[in-house]
Amino acid sequence: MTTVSAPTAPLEQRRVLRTPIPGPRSVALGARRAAAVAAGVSSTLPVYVSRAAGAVIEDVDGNVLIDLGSGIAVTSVGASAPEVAAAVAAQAADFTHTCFMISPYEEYVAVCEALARVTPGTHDKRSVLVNSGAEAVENAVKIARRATGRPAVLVLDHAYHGRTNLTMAMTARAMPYKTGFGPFAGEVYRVPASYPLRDPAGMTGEQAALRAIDVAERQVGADQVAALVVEPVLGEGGFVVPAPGFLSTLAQWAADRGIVLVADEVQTGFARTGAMFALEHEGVVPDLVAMAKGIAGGLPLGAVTGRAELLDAVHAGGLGGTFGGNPLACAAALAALEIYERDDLAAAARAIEAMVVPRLTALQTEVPAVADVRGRGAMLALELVLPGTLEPDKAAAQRVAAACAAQGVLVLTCGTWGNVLRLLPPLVIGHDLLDEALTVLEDALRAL
Ligand SMILES: Cc1ncc(COP(=O)(O)O)c(CNCCCC(=O)O)c1O
Repeated sequence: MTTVSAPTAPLEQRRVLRTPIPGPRSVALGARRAAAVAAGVSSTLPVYVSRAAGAVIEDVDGNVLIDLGSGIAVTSVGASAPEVAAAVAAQAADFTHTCFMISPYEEYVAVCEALARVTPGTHDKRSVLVNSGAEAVENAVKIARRATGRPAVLVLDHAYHGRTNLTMAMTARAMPYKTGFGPFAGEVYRVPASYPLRDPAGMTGEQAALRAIDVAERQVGADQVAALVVEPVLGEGGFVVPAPGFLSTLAQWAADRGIVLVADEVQTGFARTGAMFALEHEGVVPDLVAMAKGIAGGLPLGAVTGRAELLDAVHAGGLGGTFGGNPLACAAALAALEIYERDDLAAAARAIEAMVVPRLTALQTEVPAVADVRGRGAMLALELVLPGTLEPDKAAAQRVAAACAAQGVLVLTCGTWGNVLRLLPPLVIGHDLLDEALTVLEDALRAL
């Protein structure tokens, strides 16, 4: 007998708490997980999802949580955006996979055309599509090395670039990302970042850049460097906005030395920071842009877009992979890109910043543990320290995130020391819902 399930009511954009968090069904799933899923895969919330839409997540116990994480800056257009879901369903009905390297398809080409249009710069561009952010960063480095014939890669302190061998080498934080997984790829060199809260008082962005350049020139030699890879806002490293002039000074030095400037916009890209790409805030045009996360409304897609002469320096067959630019992900990306532009989600990100930053800055005067409120657009953060010091307080960040989760608000942490609370709401979040979530966060911070 076929059972026709009753149509489920649309998921309303409101917080609902029916059980303690996690509820009994999530707890039971946790027990199953322990017997089947590798212990190395961690989850922030011990809550199992049944549905998600817009800025809320419904768990298997019927609780509806406000999502200030967007699956780590992915569902910027909203979870299960209707246009994305419809595009994926239609594409799946046509074909789910052929491998672009075997039998190509228009959707891949259309995504590359769109990326050429929306990424910074008016120069002739080419793209390659892959499956993740780490794969995009790996390919950006491959392209830069092939185009320049040089081996060295410069990365910033506090950087995060992925979990593959090369991107682990590029990532700064040892635990949990690197410990025990070496040896790592060679020819990766780290230079100081601009971290205004922790840099010497009064250090300008230009001075911070000259500090980094000095290390690069002394320890590597500019003529050995293929690429300088920068996150315009440090992501996993703590949502650190560099001092004005830091990135533009580095970019000018790279251009003068024939070094490929790679913007890792995996977390900052696609309207997240209030511009389509975060380097736009710095007035800098990168040579290559590595992208993923928000590109396809939740479908796995990564991309490298940049100067045609760089990408086309790679010999035929030098770029690719079985699933790169999967048609479902491409259909999702075309739908998501239309939403970004149709609904001006960069402006939505700026409106979120305008609403959130004054509230959290005001709170800073009440809560001495909040050392810094920072970020751009809807990529915002609070750094927590032991009051009266700059000593990172990871435990405080964990307490606040746990208190928010218990109240049905999902807040993520990050930072080299794990002491940074980060806000990454979907850019489509309603301001009433965001206001409700902020109130929960403020109460948790006041209780520190
Ligand atoms: C700037 C920047 N570059 C690259 C990446 C890597 O992107 P992938 O799609 O996770 O490979 C990221 C992914 N950041 C979240 C990682 C979460 C975790 O794995 O614990 C990023 O932020």
